Amino acid sequence: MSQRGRFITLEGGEGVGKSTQVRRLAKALQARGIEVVTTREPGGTPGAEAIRDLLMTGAAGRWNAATETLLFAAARADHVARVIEPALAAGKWVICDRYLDSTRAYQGAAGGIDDADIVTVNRIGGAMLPDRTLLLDLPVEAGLTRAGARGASDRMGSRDDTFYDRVDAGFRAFAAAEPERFRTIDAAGSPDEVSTRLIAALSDLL
Ligand SMILES: Nc1ncnc2c1ncn2[C@@H]1O[C@H](COP(=O)(O)OP(=O)(O)OP(=O)(O)O)[C@@H](O)[C@H]1O
Ligand SMILES: Cc1cn([C@H]2C[C@H](O)[C@@H](COP(=O)(O)O)O2)c(=O)[nH]c1=O
Repeated sequence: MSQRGRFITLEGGEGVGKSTQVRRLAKALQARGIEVVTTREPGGTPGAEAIRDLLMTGAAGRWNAATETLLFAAARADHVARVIEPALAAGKWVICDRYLDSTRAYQGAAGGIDDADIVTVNRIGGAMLPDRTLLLDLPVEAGLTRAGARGASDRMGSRDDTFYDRVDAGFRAFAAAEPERFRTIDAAGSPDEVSTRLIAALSDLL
């Protein structure tokens, strides 16, 4: 039987470079002979992508924070059962663009939903904790500028700046509370420089 794979998540606010670095990290790990599955949240399965469409489109007030929490958790339950857990069991590494900590930061720290309740509803959905969470750290304004330059924003990317400040504070607090799981990575500088920092933050797992 193959050894269980590693579950790596990339987290952080809007536009900090997560999707860019998921792709680069996958290439770097594959070059080391590791089988890698890249995926994202919300999404990663047909059902979870359908839930993503519900979450990302429409008016800001379409869902409240509680409804969002349940929708993200439902999408995650499908994603974990159909993609993440089978890949890990097959010995592959899974690199996921956002995961549970995004719900804790966006719907919890910024949206007001109790952190323990978020953890409970996700546990019901089978969500396990990652082996390593790489938190990309960039000033909120710089991330929003990068995201803005990339193109039109969606429903989740259209909150006011104070919301994203609370998201940022939430992520920082989670990283401080769980130093074994989290590594905070400076996301400023070139994509190459950030990639080098990310690989270094996985060295103990390689
Ligand atoms: N190190 C970097 N320096 C400058 N620009 C970058 C860097 N990394 C990514 N970008 C650019 O910033 C924009 C946002 O990057 P990306 O989509 O990877 O971020 P993200 O964290 O996944 O964003 P979101 O959370 O909004 O989906 C893209 O246009 C990307 O090309
Ligand atoms: C998983 C997750 C995501 N969100 C938010 C964060 C972003 O604004 C969008 C996802 O967009 P991306 O371009 O794919 O990063 O959704 C959230 O609020 N809660 C979550 O659990």
